[in-house]
Amino acid sequence: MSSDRVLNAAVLGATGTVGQRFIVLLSQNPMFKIHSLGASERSAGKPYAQATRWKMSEQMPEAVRNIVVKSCDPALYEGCDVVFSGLDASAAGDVEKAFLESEFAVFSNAKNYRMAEDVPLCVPVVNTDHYAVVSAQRAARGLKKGFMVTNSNCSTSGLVVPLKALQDKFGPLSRVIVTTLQAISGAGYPGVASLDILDNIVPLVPGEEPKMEAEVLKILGGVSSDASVCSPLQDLRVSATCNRVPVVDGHTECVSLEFAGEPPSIDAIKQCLREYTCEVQALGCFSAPAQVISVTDEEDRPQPRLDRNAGAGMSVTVGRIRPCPVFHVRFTLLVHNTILGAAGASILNAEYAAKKGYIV
Ligand SMILES: NC(=O)C1=CN([C@@H]2O[C@H](COP(=O)(O)OP(=O)(O)OC[C@H]3O[C@@H](n4cnc5c(N)ncnc54)[C@H](OP(=O)(O)O)[C@@H]3O)[C@@H](O)[C@H]2O)C=CC1
Ligand SMILES: N[C@@H](CC(=O)OP(=O)(O)O)C(=O)O
Repeated sequence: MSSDRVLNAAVLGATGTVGQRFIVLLSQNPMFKIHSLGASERSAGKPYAQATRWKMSEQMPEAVRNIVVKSCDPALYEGCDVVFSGLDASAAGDVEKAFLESEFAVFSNAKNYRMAEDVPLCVPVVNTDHYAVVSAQRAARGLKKGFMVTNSNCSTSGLVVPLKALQDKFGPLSRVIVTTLQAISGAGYPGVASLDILDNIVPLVPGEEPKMEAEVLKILGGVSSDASVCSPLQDLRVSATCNRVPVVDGHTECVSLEFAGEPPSIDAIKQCLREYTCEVQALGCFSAPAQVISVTDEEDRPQPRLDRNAGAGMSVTVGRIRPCPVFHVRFTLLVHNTILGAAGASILNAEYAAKKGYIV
């Protein structure tokens, strides 16, 4: 049964980069009321405004300034319907498990449980069908109403959107090579030292490449016939090279891909991307973008400064779509790393879960 009541939301990691984005987005969202904020012992006990180095260009919402930040003990979160986690991965493993075992609906941005086979790794404009494993997750873990859904890595979230559209329309893909140009906000706060990133490019985002290569296969795969686990694709090969660039927000990705079968024309690819729609749009979810993929024909786009806020940060912009002399097609995409790549996707995952009756 769908829930249209306003849901009390907790944000864990509320003081961080993703946590701040959650607060901006939740404060504009009629489905949620910010109920509780959690962070480390460094912040616990302080009013939010005092605990946080606010880095968003939007003003800190008045309603959160005086909320006293709590430590991340589930016993302190009574009355919360959903728990959004923007926790550092070093804390997320234990904390998210504790909230799940305390029967909360947990929407995580951290990497810790993304590859667990009974946990949906859900980019909500791509694979809401993976929610089918939630019943099995509850059964396997002895839960009545708690469950966990994770977001992908921020670079993965942009890549899988056009890949999903193309796979659905033209059949399986066989090989993908992606090179990322990732914004510094992806590294959290204070992130990369200014002396490392100004006037520079760092050809390493630690741990990123294997995560992207594995997550794409899980997201573009399906679920087992008994809906007990997610079943990653077996036949797609993905090679990722990840770089940090001096951009504040917005990850750019240069993609070359090969179809398993006969490749479609460039015009057919453009049309397919433009026409792509998904379930969260059909359900009328508040945060669903009107246009999932914004295809640009301008020859020098997408650019982070100009295009990262397409669809309020929930659309992926794809441009420079052209033949690839090695594979079949190549293009450049842009994703807002803290909106569709993090907090925005988590919130849309929760909107979907509420509409589909998972939040009880
Ligand atoms: N930034 C991005 O674009 C993306 C980030 N992610 C993931 O989201 C998560 C948050 O990232 P980001 O916001 O960038 O990171 P930040 O470093 O900016 O924020 C980390 C948050 O975790 C809290 N925290 C740290 N240690 C503990 C602890 N021991 N117990 C409780 N809370 C703790 C911090 O609280 P305090 O202030 O009190 O120290 C802070 O609120 C990470 O797992 C990251 O990998 C995923 C996709 C994209
Ligand atoms: N590593 C990403 C952001 C991130 O934290 O990803 P993950 O949650 O997969 O570690 C970036 O720096 O842009």
